[in-house]
Amino acid sequence: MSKSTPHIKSDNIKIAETILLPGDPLRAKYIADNFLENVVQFNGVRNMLGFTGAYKGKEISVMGTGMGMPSMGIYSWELINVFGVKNLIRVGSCGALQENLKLYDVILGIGASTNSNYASQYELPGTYAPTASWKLLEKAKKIADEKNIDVHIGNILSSDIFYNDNPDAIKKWMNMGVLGVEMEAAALYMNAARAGVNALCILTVSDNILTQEETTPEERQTAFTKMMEIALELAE
Ligand SMILES: O=P(O)(O)O[C@H]1O[C@H](CO)[C@@H](O)[C@H]1O
Ligand SMILES: O=c1cc[nH]c(=O)[nH]1
Repeated sequence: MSKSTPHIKSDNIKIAETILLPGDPLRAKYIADNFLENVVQFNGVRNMLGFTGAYKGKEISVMGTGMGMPSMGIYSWELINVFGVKNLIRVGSCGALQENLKLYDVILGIGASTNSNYASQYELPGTYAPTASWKLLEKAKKIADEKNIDVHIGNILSSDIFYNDNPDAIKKWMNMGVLGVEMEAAALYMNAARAGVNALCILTVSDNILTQEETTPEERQTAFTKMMEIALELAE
């Protein structure tokens, strides 16, 4: 029987156990068009494009998640709990929060701090620390080393706010050594942890909040190849 949810209608097309998740659905299409073989589109609901294909002979899927934790929360929950996805790798852009980070540098998010209330649903008697799966993180670092790609590994910030009214808020996260700001990883890490599956967030620096350098929307869609090459090699 064909599985479907309010947001993913796969029409019997298989979603692989390993999936790459860019925020931008056009980045998902770019990855499918340029890196995968035997590609079939499994989702088009709300134009949140999703594809399954093969990378170096291994089955892998790629799908957009939209922006922000509510959107990531929906798609990753459905992929895990309805479609049985086991390895979820976000491939996103971020704003760098440390001066040593340059445009196009790659970050592996070992933990995702957040200003979101997403964890409140679990009614934990304390503060939860959303983290990447060691299995994926360790493998990603090995792949990066083999490809001679430098990666920064550390804490990232998943923020609910892109345009913050308080200019000092981000400085407090910088003071804690947080490497970059994006908007989805914490929800992904929590959904994966709750279901006992694996997640990792790989980011490419698209702008630096301190130096004001930035990339163009076209570059954000296509020019993040180092991150994509690491993520694609995670297919099992
Ligand atoms: O490039 P993506 O994956 O969309 O990620 C970042 O870009 C968007 C903001 O411009 C947010 O989704 C943020 O997390
Ligand atoms: O969430 C994001 C993504 C890219 N750059 C930012 O400053 N914030």
